[in-house]
Amino acid sequence: MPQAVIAPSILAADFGDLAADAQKVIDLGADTLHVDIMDGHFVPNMSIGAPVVKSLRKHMPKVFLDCHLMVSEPEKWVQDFASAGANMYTFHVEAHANPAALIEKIHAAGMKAGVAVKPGTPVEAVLPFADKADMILIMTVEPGFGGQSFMPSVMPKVKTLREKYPNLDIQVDGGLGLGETIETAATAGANVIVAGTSVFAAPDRKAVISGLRQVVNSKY
Ligand SMILES: O=C(CO)[C@H](O)[C@H](O)COP(=O)(O)O
Ligand SMILES: [Fe+2]
Repeated sequence: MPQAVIAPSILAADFGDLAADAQKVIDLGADTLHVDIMDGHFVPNMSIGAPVVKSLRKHMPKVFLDCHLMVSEPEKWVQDFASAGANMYTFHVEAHANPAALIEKIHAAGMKAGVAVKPGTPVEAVLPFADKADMILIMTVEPGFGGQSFMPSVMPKVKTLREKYPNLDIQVDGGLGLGETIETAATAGANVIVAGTSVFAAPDRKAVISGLRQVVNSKY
């Protein structure tokens, strides 16, 4: 299993002071930033778009920006996000008829490509793309909102992927923090850990980031 990647979700950051709050978690040991994009259509909520990524990029030239597109027309925004400075563009398999072609388009635009699945979508929907994409995201909550409860019921999807692809980056997103949730996700084989509320709301963010990393890295 690849090494841990700890990706705080800026959905839980202070949007009024975003670059500074995001920089803090990087300084405290986070590897990347997870940027949640919601269009109010694929999910029943709206968040931010490419202009915010562009501004963040200006403030943090070197930080890896992992963008999670919860949008109905993911092919529409590839160039905007590439131009804005996104490093990874993760789209939902439920939102596109030809994921392989979209992965190629994302790569051609100079970004890494991720493919996400909602909790109700079987893992078979992403298996054909696991060797083309740079990462598979198994959602551990219904996409659309931060601060929800982790769903252990999706762990068999993580296990199946890890058994078939020992070196794949497998991301989990939603409701993760220290304790039972990270233990369960890491045991199943997840190595890229998104954590919004548990990091940004913690009195000791550094301890949460290093604790998550330690649990993942103890599994291999
Ligand atoms: O994609 C998401 C929601 O759709 C977020 O990344 C996720 O919810 C992270 O937030 P938290 O750790 O607070 O659950
Ligand atoms: Fe996300």
